[in-house]
Amino acid sequence: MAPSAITSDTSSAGEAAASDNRPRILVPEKVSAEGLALLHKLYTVDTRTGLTAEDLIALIPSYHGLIVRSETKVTAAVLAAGSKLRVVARAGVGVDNIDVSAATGHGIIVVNSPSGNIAAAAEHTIALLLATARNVGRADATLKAAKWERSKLVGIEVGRKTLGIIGLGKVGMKVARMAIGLGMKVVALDPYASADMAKQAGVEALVESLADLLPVVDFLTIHTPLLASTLNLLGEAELQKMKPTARVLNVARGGVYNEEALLKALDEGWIAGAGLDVFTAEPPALDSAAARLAAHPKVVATPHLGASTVEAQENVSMDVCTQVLEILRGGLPTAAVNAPLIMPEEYRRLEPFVRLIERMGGLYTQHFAGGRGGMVGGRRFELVYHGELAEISNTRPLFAALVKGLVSSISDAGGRDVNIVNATLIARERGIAIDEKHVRNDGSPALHASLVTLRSFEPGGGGTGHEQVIEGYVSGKVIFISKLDRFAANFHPEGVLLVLHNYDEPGKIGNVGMVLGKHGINIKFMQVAALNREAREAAAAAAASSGSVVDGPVVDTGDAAKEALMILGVDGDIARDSEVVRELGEAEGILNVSLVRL
Ligand SMILES: NC(=O)C1=CN([C@@H]2O[C@H](COP(=O)(O)OP(=O)(O)OC[C@H]3O[C@@H](n4cnc5c(N)ncnc54)[C@H](O)[C@@H]3O)[C@@H](O)[C@H]2O)C=CC1
Ligand SMILES: O=C(O)C(=O)COP(=O)(O)O
Repeated sequence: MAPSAITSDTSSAGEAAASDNRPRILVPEKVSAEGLALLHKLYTVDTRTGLTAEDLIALIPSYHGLIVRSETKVTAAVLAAGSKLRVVARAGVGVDNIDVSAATGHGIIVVNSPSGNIAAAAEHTIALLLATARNVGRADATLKAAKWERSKLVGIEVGRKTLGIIGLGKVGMKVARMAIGLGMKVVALDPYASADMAKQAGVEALVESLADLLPVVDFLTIHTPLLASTLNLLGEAELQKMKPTARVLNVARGGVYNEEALLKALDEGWIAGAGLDVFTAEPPALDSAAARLAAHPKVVATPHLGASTVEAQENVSMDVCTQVLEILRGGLPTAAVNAPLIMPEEYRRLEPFVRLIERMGGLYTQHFAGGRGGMVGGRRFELVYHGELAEISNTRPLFAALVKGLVSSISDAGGRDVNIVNATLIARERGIAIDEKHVRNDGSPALHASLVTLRSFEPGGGGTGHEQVIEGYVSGKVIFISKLDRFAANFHPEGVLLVLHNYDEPGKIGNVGMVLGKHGINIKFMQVAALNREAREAAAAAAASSGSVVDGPVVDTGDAAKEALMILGVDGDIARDSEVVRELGEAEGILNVSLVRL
């Protein structure tokens, strides 16, 4: 179907901006304005509700981000059609409506809000618990139909009753605390839950099987995700084990209770009632088991309202929009479903190294490979983490930063930004191989608490060919390059840099200053990086034996030990093929010039 059938509530600002070339974000469901406001400044945000599956596939190719709740099915076909898509954000917890593995395959980050709506979901569970205990739904419906049926609507109290919780995660634990507050006894089943945490929350027992749980509970509530292992977890056999007075609740996902079995259990009196917020199809298809459950007199039903509070919607919207903002401008997500979780503390620690390594990659491509992608693709790199950094096990952001730095200055980068999910894919596509090494303590005196070394080898050289090295460190939050090839440096890798390989002789600085001055280029900083100790010794040894050749772009030094790098930070931009770069390259004693934009 053509997208003309779309009912759109796009804001006029969004429509106006649709023609611009800023990244675009599609929001096919009602997502709270608080978070979306963060995105309007940088991106075009189109809120378009009422899309069919076909509409979504037709629209998605022009979007970089997609923000959904539980109604939109983000299928493999949608993800395949999303050629520009970099992030799918779930403004909520459950991601069972998103094909996460297909997203990973396409290098698309999936993020969610792991806890923005859990209080709302837990409170709604308690609302259904009390509503099923006191027949609130039927009482309201009959009274609205002008019937006064007090004697038919006698309920039960929840105090001193036993609540069984399957899935003692974030929502389950909150429900446990609230139920204990209502005077209930709580027993739980969750093979992955911590017995200590359960005990601290006041849970009386963490049982090991459904058989231990089902016969003893007066109320049962489920708070697991919908997984292959939780689909139809409660079928006929299980429901038959329950007390005939028991009531069951579902604020997790339709399908955890088998709906046909639940209907039978209610009809045949195996259990007394149910409080249901979620169904296998939403809204339930006419005459389906889900629809019959919703209409059942022993059921209190709500249309997936667990997260529908003003507060929860603000929370989840802020959570996911903050992440979309970060991801689309190259930052890291805080709750990526298909990438390792980065704790805030770990994030703070890694952030300067992410910047450093990205710049090291950029420096490599532009200094050693002259900005030519062909010289980066097919290369083997070694990224070595020394000292404290070697203790970090989740190095995915650092790996991604290197890939990003290496490819970002290459013009045919494919229009896709590199992120922690697609980095491996992009590296593989370009034939870039990266080995990560952790060197905790190599015995040498450490100048810096953490140091990163990037080494590259000629393709197919098996590490024996010419080796190019960049080394960097972080001091405070400031990043520095301490080694560039055979030269000991100490500069801040930022902005436009001219790296001149020259003979370290008097007059060089003046000549370079004159050329730049002639072209009106202002020098922000200048640094001369001399050969490091090993290189000086190697050069001296080489000179002593043959008096001539040294590795690299230098052909014949005559006096290799006098080589140096002059690193200049300049104001404004300079083209790689500009007159000034040509003149610098031709200046006396200059062996090579590279222009680096970081
Ligand atoms: N109705 C609504 O509007 C809302 C529904 N939810 C749903 O609630 C569910 C739980 O959310 P959270 O507590 O945030 O997730 P969570 O990940 O914190 O907790 C899930 C728990 O289930 C446990 N679990 C997994 N498989 C199990 C099994 N076979 N048996 C027993 N326990 C098992 C896990 O160990 C974990 O402790 C999700 O399905 C989510 O989508 C969440 C928010 C709102
Ligand atoms: O967060 C969840 O898992 C929910 O089920 C909430 O769904 P919703 O965002 O209200 O469609």
